[in-house]
This record gives sequence, C-alpha cells and structure tokens, in this order.
Amino acid sequence: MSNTLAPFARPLYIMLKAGGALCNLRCDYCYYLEKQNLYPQKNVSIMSDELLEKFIKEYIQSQTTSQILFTWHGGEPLMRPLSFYRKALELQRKYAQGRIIDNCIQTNGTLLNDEWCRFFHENGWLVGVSIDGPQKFHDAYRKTRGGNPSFSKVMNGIHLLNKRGVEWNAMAVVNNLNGDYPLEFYHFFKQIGCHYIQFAPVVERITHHSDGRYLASVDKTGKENLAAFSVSPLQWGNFLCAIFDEWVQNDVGKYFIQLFDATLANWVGTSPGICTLAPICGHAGVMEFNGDVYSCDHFVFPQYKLGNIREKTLVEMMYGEQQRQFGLAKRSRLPHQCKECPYLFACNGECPKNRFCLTSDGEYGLNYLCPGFYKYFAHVAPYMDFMARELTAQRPPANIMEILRTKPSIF
Ligand SMILES: C[S@@+](CC[C@H](N)C(=O)[O-])C[C@H]1O[C@@H](n2cnc3c(N)ncnc32)[C@H](O)[C@@H]1O
Ligand code: SF4
Ligand code: SF4
Ligand code: SF4
Repeated sequence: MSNTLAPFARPLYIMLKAGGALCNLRCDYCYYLEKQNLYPQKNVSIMSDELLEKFIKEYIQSQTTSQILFTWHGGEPLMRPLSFYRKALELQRKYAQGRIIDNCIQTNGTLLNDEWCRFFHENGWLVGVSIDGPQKFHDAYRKTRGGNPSFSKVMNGIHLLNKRGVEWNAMAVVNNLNGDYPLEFYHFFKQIGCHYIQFAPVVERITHHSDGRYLASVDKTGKENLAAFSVSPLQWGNFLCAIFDEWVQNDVGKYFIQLFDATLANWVGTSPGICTLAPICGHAGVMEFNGDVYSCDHFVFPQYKLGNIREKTLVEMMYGEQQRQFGLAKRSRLPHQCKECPYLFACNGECPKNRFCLTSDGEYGLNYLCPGFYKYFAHVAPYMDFMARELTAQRPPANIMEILRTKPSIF
C-alpha cells in the first residue's frame, strides 16, 4: 500500500486534555501534573467551546471508519463541569453524519457523584478509574492537594458507578510499594468485582528543567536519577508472573488483564491493543486545552509537539513526517540485544520512554524493565503457546484451565 493511502487504513486517534493538567489530586508519581509549566502564561487552562467544536468537527470529518472513539483525559477530566460534556455530545451529534460515536473517560474517581454516573450510563460512556489496589497502597501515593488520602472517595465513586450500571474498568499503577504484593493486589480487584484490569508500571526519572518541570526528559540518558517510586525491573517481572499463575489456573475468560490479552495477541500475530507491546508507536496523539497536539501522552515535551489545530489539520499532524518518524523510531532504535531476543515478537522493546539503559554489550537504549519483561515472557511462553494453538483452532483459550487441572505435566 502506498504512503498516501496508508494513513486512512486506521482510525485517527487523539486523546483530549480539555482541562489541561488541572487536577484535584497530587499523586506523587504523576507524569502529567508538571505539564502545566508548559503553559505558564495561561491562568486558566481550559478548552473553549469554540475550540471544542473545531476539534469535534475535524476529528469526525478526518476519519474514514464508521465508528469513532473520543477519549477524555487529563489532568482530571471531571474538573470540567458536566455541562461541558453535554455540549460535547451535542456537537458530536451535530457532526456525526451517521457515524457511531463512542466515548471513554479516564478519571481518578474522586469527583464521581450520582449525576455524573447517570450521565455516563445514559450515554453509554466507558469509565476508566485509577485505583492502585488496597487502601494502604493506593493512599501511599494518590493524595489530595492537601496531602490527604483519596481511597475512600474512589471506592465511593466505584459504588456509584456500579449502582447506576456504568461500564467501568480499573487502571492501576504498579510502583515500588505495591509491586511486592501481586496477589494481595489482584485479589483486591477480584473482591471489588472488577473484571477488566490494566496495569501500568511506573518508571520516571527526576530531571529539573528551567521552566519548573521536574520529571524525565526522554532524551536524558542513564538511570542515576530514577524516582524512588519507580517499580524495579525484577519486581515488575515477579509481579506479572505471580498474577499470571493465578489467572491462568482460575480466571481465563473471567478476568481480563490487558497485558495478558496483549501478550496472547502477539503470540497469535494479531494487533496487541496496547501501544507498549506494539512494534511501532504514533497511533495515539494528545491534544492540549489550547489546541497543541503532541506525539503521545507520555511525550508531551516541547520537542514532540506536532503543531496546533488552529494552524495545521489533524491529518497533517498525525500522518505527517514527524509523527511517522516518531512511530518508526520504536523499531529502528531497538538495540542489538532486542533484535536478537527470542521474545522480540511479543515485547517489541516495550515503551521507548523506558529505554535508557545499556545492553550487556554496552549499547545504549535497552528498556529499563527488560529483565522483568524477559522473565515474564519466558515464564508465560508454554501457556501462551497452548492458548495460541487453541485460538488458532477456534477453541477458547480458557481450555487451558482444564488442562492444568487434568494434565499439568504437559507444561
Ligand atoms: C495522568 S492520569 C489522568 C487521568 C486521571 N486523572 C486519572 O488519574 O485517572 C492517567 C493515568 O496515568 C496514571 N499515571 C500517572 N502517573 C503515571 C506514571 N508516572 N507512570 C504510569 N502511569 C501513570 C494514572 O494513575 C492514571 O491511571
Ligand atoms: S489524579 Fe490523575 S492527573 Fe491527577 S495527579 Fe493523580 S494521576 Fe495525575
Ligand atoms: S511512546 Fe510508549 S506510550 Fe507512547 S505510543 Fe509508544 S509505546 Fe505507547
Ligand atoms: S525482553 Fe528485553 S531484550 Fe527482549 S525485546 Fe524486550 S526489552 Fe528487548
């Protein structure tokens, strides 16, 4: 397929930061709070109705697919009033022209009330709620501006979502504290009846920039300044292996752990559904409150700005040369160790943001989490082989649980 056609083979996808980095919490590890320093001249970092309309119209009109996904992100997206989202729905209807429009929103859950939940239910929104496992882990890092814990408020929000029948999933950060307690962590999610769980490993480096930002610049080399809350590579590997062992014996087809599903997808050669395990990046951009578009949510740095929607079209920015190069760099900058790795097909060197270590040959660019990912892929390989064969034969991968009960020796 030629380059001119290729862009239209996949949907254009941009997360919206309609309130910039504005948030009612101050999670210690947050990568986004510091982005307010990119806009020091703005007292108020909220998207105007006029810009919202421009975005919605262009976002819909740029797509060639019949189904379109809007993702509301932040900062904390519930810092914008419900009227803002009602307006967004009106605009989506105005410009939909027969397309099916879906919405999802990623929230810290603390501001949820019955009115929000009714809105999400009535309009079929999918809600991602951030919760880092049991209270003692969650409250260690996810605090309010005043340093108070947030767990009870989040649980109250989850209760309201359940009461209204809103579809929701959990987004959990794995860090230096909860990383040592995988089963306690996993059982917590099962106890609260959460069947869709996403884990994100925290890896950040502290670097002071002149504008007040303090988190990693991706171009900075070395791990000397690793933030203390980062998960260690082996902690991450052990964490995944322990949860996998319980999941594969009891929970396949009942609990959906995004990373396990993505691993299986790579095992059968289909798209993994999460960018970190995909071969290239660049499919999901971010638009800030003022129309600035960046390459990726984890690359909101001045050097990764693609332009502004008032000056360039979304298609120009998301399918332009800068974004194409950003996407391909994930593959082209793999160090030799990854290129020779038996699990490259599943790992793809994971997220380029985390590639700041040296390989065993001293080559720069190995993923910090490599030892953990390697351990995980090696551990799950025989089970993934089995589940991939089941899938290829059009049988449910959940069959593995019966085999583990009756013939465990085959693994
Ligand atoms: C930046 S927040 C924005 C949405 C909302 N405020 C929330 O907390 O869900 C998006 C997600 O990123 C996670 N997150 C924050 N800092 C992170 C980091 N340094 N590494 C990985 N994930 C992080 C949060 O826990 C949350 O699930
Ligand atoms: S709630 Fe979300 S945006 Fe706010 S500080 Fe925590 S992770 Fe960051
Ligand atoms: S840079 Fe990381 S987070 Fe961004 S698209 Fe690539 S893998 Fe995903
Ligand atoms: S497991 Fe390590 S060596 Fe293998 S592809 Fe992943 S990061 Fe590279």
